Amino acid sequence: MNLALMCRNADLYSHKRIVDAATSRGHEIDVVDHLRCYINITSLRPTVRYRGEELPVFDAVIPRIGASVTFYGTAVLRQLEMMGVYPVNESVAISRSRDKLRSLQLLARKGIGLPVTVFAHRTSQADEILDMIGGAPVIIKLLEGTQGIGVVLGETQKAAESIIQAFGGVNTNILVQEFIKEAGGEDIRCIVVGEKVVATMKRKGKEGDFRSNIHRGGTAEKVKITPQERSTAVGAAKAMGLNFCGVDLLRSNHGPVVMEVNSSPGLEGIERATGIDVADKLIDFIEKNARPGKTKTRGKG
Ligand SMILES: Nc1ncnc2c1ncn2[C@@H]1O[C@H](COP(=O)(O)OP(=O)(O)OP(=O)(O)O)[C@@H](O)[C@H]1O
Ligand SMILES: [Mg+2]
Ligand SMILES: [Mg+2]
Repeated sequence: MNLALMCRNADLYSHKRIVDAATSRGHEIDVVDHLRCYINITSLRPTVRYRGEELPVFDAVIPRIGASVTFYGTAVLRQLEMMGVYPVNESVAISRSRDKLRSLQLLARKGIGLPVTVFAHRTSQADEILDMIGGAPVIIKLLEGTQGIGVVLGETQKAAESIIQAFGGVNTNILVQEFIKEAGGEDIRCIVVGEKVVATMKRKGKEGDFRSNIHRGGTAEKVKITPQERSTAVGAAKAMGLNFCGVDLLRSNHGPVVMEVNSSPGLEGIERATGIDVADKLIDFIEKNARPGKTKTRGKG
């Protein structure tokens, strides 16, 4: 097949692995930097120009769009979809997964286990927000946080109220969430390909940190998950419309709860922790599923 890997940096571990996996299965794969693409809006003849040439109609595209360039990256991907290219993850699904509020609403609608969560624009009534959660301790998150920055634990009612008010003072959108204490600073990353969980790891925070992020000094090891955790991860991927993603779960007293779904999961941590060739499983999925124009929306919305 003739494949495209849409990414900004071809030297990242994940991207090198995807290129290697495709090549060793006998495919051609071009790396396309979406920020260097020009989108040609012409009636009935969508094209993308890249490095002075028109991009061909690839058999499939693997989008790896960073959170900071979602807007332009998904526009380029949408254009490829309009040309009939099969996307592993389609543009609308990536956009929806980037919006935490929209994601949680979609997951809730499908009955996926979630931490009790309240979104607030106005934060003057901090006590009311805390009442809705069931009181402190709570987790307070900035809507646009990443890598564990912007995730704060409000241990007591007083502390939680001041944190909520402080964020209100600088006019940022926040969500307030039930603190899953019993998770013990650990979360489970499930890599979903198609309708299967292909690899799972447990991430543990640095001693004394409730956040399990590797970027915050956490560690990872492989882990076995329960059938309920497996169906939660697959259900979350399906609700988001993502064929390839990382679903992060917490083990709560009321069963597995989904924290977030990542449409460009990193491969380094998971492949090192589990020894599983995730990139190969991704290419295998593409071989079995890529068809011209096979998307839910064909770039229509
Ligand atoms: N409700 C919660 N209860 C217990 N621990 C939580 C809760 N929410 C988050 N955490 C811990 O904090 C960590 C960071 O939170 P989260 O994943 O929501 O934000 P982020 O890591 O900044 O976002 P991203 O993963 O997109 O970079 C999680 O991995 C988890 O270990
Ligand atoms: Mg996040
Ligand atoms: Mg996270």
